[in-house]
Amino acid sequence: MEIEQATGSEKVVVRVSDKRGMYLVWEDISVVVPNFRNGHTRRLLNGLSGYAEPNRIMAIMGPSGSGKSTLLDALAGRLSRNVIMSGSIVLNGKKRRLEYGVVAYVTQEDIMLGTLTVRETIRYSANLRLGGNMRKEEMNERIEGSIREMGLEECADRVIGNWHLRGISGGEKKRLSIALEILTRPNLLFLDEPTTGLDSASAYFVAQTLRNLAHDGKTVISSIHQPSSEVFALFDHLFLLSGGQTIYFGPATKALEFFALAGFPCPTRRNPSDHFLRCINSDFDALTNSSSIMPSHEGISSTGSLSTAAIKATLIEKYRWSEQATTARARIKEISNIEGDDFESKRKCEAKWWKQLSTLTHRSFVNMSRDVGYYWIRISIYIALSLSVGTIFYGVGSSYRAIFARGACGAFISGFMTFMSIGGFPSFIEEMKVFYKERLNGYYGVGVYIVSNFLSSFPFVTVMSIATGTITYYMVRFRTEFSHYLYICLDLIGCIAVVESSMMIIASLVPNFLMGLIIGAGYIGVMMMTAGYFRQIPDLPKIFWRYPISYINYGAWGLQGAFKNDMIGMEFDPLEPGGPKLKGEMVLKTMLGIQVDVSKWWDLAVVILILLMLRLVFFFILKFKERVTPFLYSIYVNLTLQRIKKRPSFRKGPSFPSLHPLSSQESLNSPIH
Ligand SMILES: Nc1ncnc2c1ncn2[C@@H]1O[C@H](COP(=O)(O)OP(=O)(O)OP(=O)(O)O)[C@@H](O)[C@H]1O
Repeated sequence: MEIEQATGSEKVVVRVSDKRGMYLVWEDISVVVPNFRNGHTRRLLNGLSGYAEPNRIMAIMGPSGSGKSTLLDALAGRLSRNVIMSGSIVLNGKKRRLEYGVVAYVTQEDIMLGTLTVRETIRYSANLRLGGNMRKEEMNERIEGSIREMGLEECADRVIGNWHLRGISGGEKKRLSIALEILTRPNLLFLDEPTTGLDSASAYFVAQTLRNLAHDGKTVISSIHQPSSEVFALFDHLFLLSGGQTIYFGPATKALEFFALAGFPCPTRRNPSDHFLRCINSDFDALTNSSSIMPSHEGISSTGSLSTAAIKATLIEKYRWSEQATTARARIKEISNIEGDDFESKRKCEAKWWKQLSTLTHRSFVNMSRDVGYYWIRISIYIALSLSVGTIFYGVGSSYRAIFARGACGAFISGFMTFMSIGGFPSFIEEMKVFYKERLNGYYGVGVYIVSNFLSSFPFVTVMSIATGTITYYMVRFRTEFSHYLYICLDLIGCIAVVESSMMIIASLVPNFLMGLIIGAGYIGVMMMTAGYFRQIPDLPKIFWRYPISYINYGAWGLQGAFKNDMIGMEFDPLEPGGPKLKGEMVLKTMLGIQVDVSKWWDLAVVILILLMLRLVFFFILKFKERVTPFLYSIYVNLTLQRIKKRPSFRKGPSFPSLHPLSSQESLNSPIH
């Protein structure tokens, strides 16, 4: 280790060139929800400072709503877009902004594809994220090592499970989430309540594993709600929050001492985390009844009750001037000057684009083939409906009445069957969540995803279309030539693929399942209404519905092509017996409002064009979200900060006076997210 001391200046630079690890310092972090309408700006975090270092595991604790997740998100660069953060974050000696998805972060929600097994999930993730030059044996060792490390051997070949599939337990899911994050051996790991919902044994196992990771040179920061004494004892550092303010920050072992000095000694045999939360929540009865403690502070009323605000204020104030705060300040100053590894280099361990493409396509294909909702239920319904259509319109013939029957049958097949694609929506939402979580970085990331998504779904769309096309064609007996049968199948493939693409776009914009489903159903409904089934296209109101909706509507082109395929070259019986036969072309023009001067193959080509356009739109949406949104957001942050920092109500003191060269006023002026 090389230590540089620049005499004559305040700066002490400690180079840790022979040491891997992440030294994270945050100073005077405030997070607010701006509200310009009634002028009240809500403060979620208030001037928090602290540090995290390698070989240590830190717990962020506090009552529900105290800001644990917000602090974790602020440090990991994952704050939602409606909040503004100010303050300074220094990582390995460099003031920097962590971007969404850059650091290893285990979310509260376990986002995975439920149809895959534990081992498959880890393997696909390793193929996507580990360097292309890693040898196969090395990668296998890394995968099996992660399984062992997280104690997942027993469930390695069991499926994860989803809404229709009973899979691994909650604790195993959580351990799998952690295993996925530690695959790349990150030196900095964030976890949002990893033990929530687990039984005490599972919680202990998870916490113990995190401790082992930390003591292997990693920096681990985890929010945790109310750990048991055993779990609490595994943490090295504690950051205790209440209402977005620091109640305590320092060694976990010294927290009880601090509370005792502040007038709230913990009774023997009480779980320390319970005690802290009871104090903060002013669970006064519980506090006094079980411990016979009557804290001696201002804020105790004549009846002996102690207000929540008084206890919090006391603790905050006591901490501000405590020995732990002094030590923390000194350590923050020290760590701010430690220059360690360049964090950026940790991101460059990704597979090549072709490896990503083949892995994603394969994974998506396997997922869809096992997904009851996406494929099996849908194909069953397609077959059942095709058989129904086939029997209802069996041998439709060429009588005068058959003209209307053919129209209704064609409309049902291309309209309703494509509508059924909505059944794949849960699967699309799941896919998008995994995509956003994985964040395939690199120039090709989004493109690779779009192409793989298309390639993997194409075989299923084709099978479903061929099944529908074959049953209906042979039962209804529209025509006898093979080219007509081929057209029906291709038309269905095109229309179903378009609907799936539209659904993917909706899933990327509206990640909420129910909302997305309603919007998806509405979209298909409008497309059906303007496709010519219910009202002929020439009769549609010109503004909006005819131009442009009917022109960008896949359904209109799909149905038009299907009608041409069915009727051109046909002859139908006249209305009155003995009259001349009715030519199919004439029926199309006069009864269905369809022009016949353009070939049906052009109609199919337009459907394919719409499909390609939608895939392009999907690409731009994902790219926009990846690139432009953060940029626009940083402009918004700057402007908002300029406005709110003028308000006296916004500036409040940090949890302890900043000793970092960057003063709190400077840090407020320098948004980092
Ligand atoms: N993006 C946001 N916009 C508005 N308010 C928010 C936002 N994020 C968090 N909050 C609010 O900030 C407060 C702290 O939320 P946070 O999720 O950080 O609490 P927590 O301590 O993690 O709670 P829990 O233990 O229940 O998960 C809550 O009142 C929450 O409603």
